[in-house]
Formats: sequence, C-alpha cells, structure tokens
Amino acid sequence: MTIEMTTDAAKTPEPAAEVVLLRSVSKVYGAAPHAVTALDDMTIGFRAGTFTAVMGPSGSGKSTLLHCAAGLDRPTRGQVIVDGTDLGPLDETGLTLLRRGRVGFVFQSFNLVPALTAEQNVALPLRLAGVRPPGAEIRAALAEVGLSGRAGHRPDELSGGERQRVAVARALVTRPAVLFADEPTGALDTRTSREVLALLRDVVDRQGQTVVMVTHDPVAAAHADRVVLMADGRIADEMTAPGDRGDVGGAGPAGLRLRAEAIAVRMAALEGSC
Ligand SMILES: Nc1ncnc2c1ncn2[C@@H]1O[C@H](COP(=O)(O)OP(=O)(O)OP(=O)(O)O)[C@@H](O)[C@H]1O
Repeated sequence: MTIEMTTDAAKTPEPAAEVVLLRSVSKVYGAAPHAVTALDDMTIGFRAGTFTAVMGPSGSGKSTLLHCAAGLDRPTRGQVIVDGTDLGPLDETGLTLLRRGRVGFVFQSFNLVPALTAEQNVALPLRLAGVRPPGAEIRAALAEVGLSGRAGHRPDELSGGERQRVAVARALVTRPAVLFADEPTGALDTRTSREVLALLRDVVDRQGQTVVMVTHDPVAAAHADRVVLMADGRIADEMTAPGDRGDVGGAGPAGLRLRAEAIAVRMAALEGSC
C-alpha cells in the first residue's frame, strides 16, 4: 500500500534518474532445510537527490537490502545497478573499486580509525584510492559538517555526534553517487541525533546527494522524503512526502513531529500484522 503524505501534484519534483536500482532481488542465507530468505524478490529504486528511510521489524531484511544495494554482499538472484553499473558481472576487485568510488557508508558505530585525527580519517578514502588528499578539500569537507575546529582531534577526543559527523564527511569526500547509512543515530542521544539527521537532510537539499538510511526511529525517518517499510524481505508499505515536505506540517519541529507520528502509526500497524 502506498500512502501519499501530500496530494499536491504541482509540488512533485521532476522524475530523476534512479541512482540505485534493485530488480527482483532475493537473498537467501544458508541451505535447505535451514535456508533463510532475507530478501524476497524485491524491486526498488532510489532516485538521485532523494532521502529514503528504510524501516521494518527486526529481521525484516533492512541491513541485507543495504548491503546488497551497496555491493557489500551479493544477492542470490536478481540485479543490482549502482550509478549505471550492473554489479552482477563485477569481480571482487571491481566491487571494491565501485564501493570506494561511488558509494559512501555510515555505520551506527562510526568506524573511525582511532589513531588518526579527524582530518586524517576524512582523507582515508582518497589515500586508499591512491589519491594524494588535497588539504583544502579535506578542510572543506570538515567545514561542511561544522567541524573546522576539530581537524586535529582524534576520535576519542570527540563527542559521539562529532564522530558521526566526521564519518559523514569521510563518506562524502569521494563525492559518491549514493550515501548508505545503517542506523546512523543508533548510538546517539536525542539532541545529537537531531544534528546528524539535519546534516544528512542538508546534504540532500544543498548538494543533491542521494541518501538511503536504515533506522528504527520514526523521528529519524521523518527527516526523509520517502519511508519504505519492510516485512519478511519485501516492501510492505511506503510513505512519500514529495517536494519540500512543507505539505506535511512543514520542515520545522512541528512538521517533523507530525510525520514521525504518522510513520510510528504505520510501523505499529505493520508490527501488529507480522
Ligand atoms: N549472515 C547471515 N546468515 C544467516 N542468516 C542471516 C545472515 N544475515 C542475516 N540473516 C537473516 O536474514 C534475515 C534478515 O536479516 P537483516 O539483518 O537484514 O534484518 P534487519 O531488518 O536489518 O534486522 P535488525 O533490525 O534486527 O537489524 C534475518 O532473519 C536474519 O537472521
């Protein structure tokens, strides 16, 4: 079922190209009789410059979806296309190069290198790609996430929210086609979560970045343009808020609260029916 959070067709943006496309993707772990179908013939696309939240009960296949879409895991069946490249024929080196250049990833646990400063962590993807990191670009990436003054700090000298902002800067420094975030606010308190979510929203709005985020939190999902609800490896429900989200109570705190409530109701209905 698709729930349109707005009916104002005039505000619907022009259809953009799909940066990530999964066609009839299934992922089965293990073998019969203990096989687990984590993704069940799933078809979904993520358009350029949009922010999608993926929600669903525990075990519904959210992380598997993200990992298959990001080329971190291979589907059992079906096709995954990222930025125009079909991942199927790629060998491990090809997949690594694609992930390095075209995909950004942010994890709940930040995954920063403890011995490196914020600046060195942000520069790491470029170094791994054999590029000498231009200092100005690294400083600009840190400034984008509001951490100009923390460039020389190591992760243990930063707050949780600051660490996640460094992780976002690191994920974006290669200018990826898509940024995947797996529970990016799962380890953060409410206020810090809000900062990280506002940052993700900002890179979508100001830079046209495509973001796909797995979350359990309806408030986090309320920052997205589209919420995909999964159950048993399939899309069970979907909510969209096209345009500037101004139709659904506005982009401010009141609008966020309204959208979060609507999402929580859909989640509760889904969990009740599972
Ligand atoms: N490596 C694996 N081997 C076997 N089964 C797996 C593996 N990874 C995931 N699964 C199973 O696949 C299903 C989907 O898992 P997945 O982690 O994608 O769900 P999820 O929605 O992200 O869950 P959660 O919200 O708890 O993180 C679950 O039944 C899980 O037990």
